[in-house]
Amino acid sequence: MTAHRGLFVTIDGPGGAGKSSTTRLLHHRLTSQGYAVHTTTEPSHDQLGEIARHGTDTYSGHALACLVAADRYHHLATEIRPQLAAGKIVLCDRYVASSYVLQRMDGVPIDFIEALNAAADIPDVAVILTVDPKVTARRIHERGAHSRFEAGITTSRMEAELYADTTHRLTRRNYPILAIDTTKCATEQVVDMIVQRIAQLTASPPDESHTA
Ligand SMILES: Nc1ncnc2c1ncn2[C@@H]1O[C@H](COP(=O)(O)OP(=O)(O)OP(=O)(O)O)[C@@H](O)[C@H]1O
Ligand SMILES: Cc1cn([C@H]2C[C@H](O)[C@@H](COP(=O)(O)O)O2)c(=O)[nH]c1=O
Repeated sequence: MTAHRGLFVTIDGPGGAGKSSTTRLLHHRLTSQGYAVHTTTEPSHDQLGEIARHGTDTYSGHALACLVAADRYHHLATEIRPQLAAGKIVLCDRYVASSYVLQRMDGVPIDFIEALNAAADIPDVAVILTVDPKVTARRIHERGAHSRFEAGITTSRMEAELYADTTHRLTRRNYPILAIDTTKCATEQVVDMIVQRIAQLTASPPDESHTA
């Protein structure tokens, strides 16, 4: 039961919103339903991506914006598009929305970020997890920060505001945004909502021979 067409699903949201937890459970759920799934992340696990992921204390501003964008285009060309062409559902933990938010937190003008990402493929579903910044700050405190972008309640508030703005900007660029508030919503319920959207998109079109 793996004859679904390829589908590109991205998962973004503030640090601690639950992107990785959601992506893991979504992969498990879709696989157990018979879908062929390829899960990936940005920055990618290729050389450029590893430099970006582990280099956020060395690279910042325009340099980091270019680094993550270069990794994104290479990732699309060498991993995401080939997996989609093979009919897989590609789940990507972080994508363009993360750049709209994190690179702006780093002082890069939005026009530069939009131009840099303008040729990136538009996903079939662009999930944006939203969450009360007090909750993300607490989750990050309990789990431990992954980077300088996760520095407490002030950065969590800034991130939440920028994600709200990013949702409008990407909607204007035809990104099919699925916004899900995870403040009081368990990962299982978040995954239910995404699976429902994927099921709608992978449902077979009506058989034209039955229509007049
Ligand atoms: N919906 C949820 N409800 C309650 N806790 C959650 C939820 N989603 C994630 N968590 C918890 O919050 C913490 C952060 O989750 P996770 O690492 O998935 O977030 P993330 O968005 O990927 O973070 P980062 O951007 O830092 O990588 C973890 O301890 C996780 O168990
Ligand atoms: C996609 C993307 C990533 N980054 C940076 C932000 C973080 O330092 C890492 C990702 O790590 P996490 O465990 O997923 O939080 O990469 C960035 O600056 N811009 C981007 O677009």
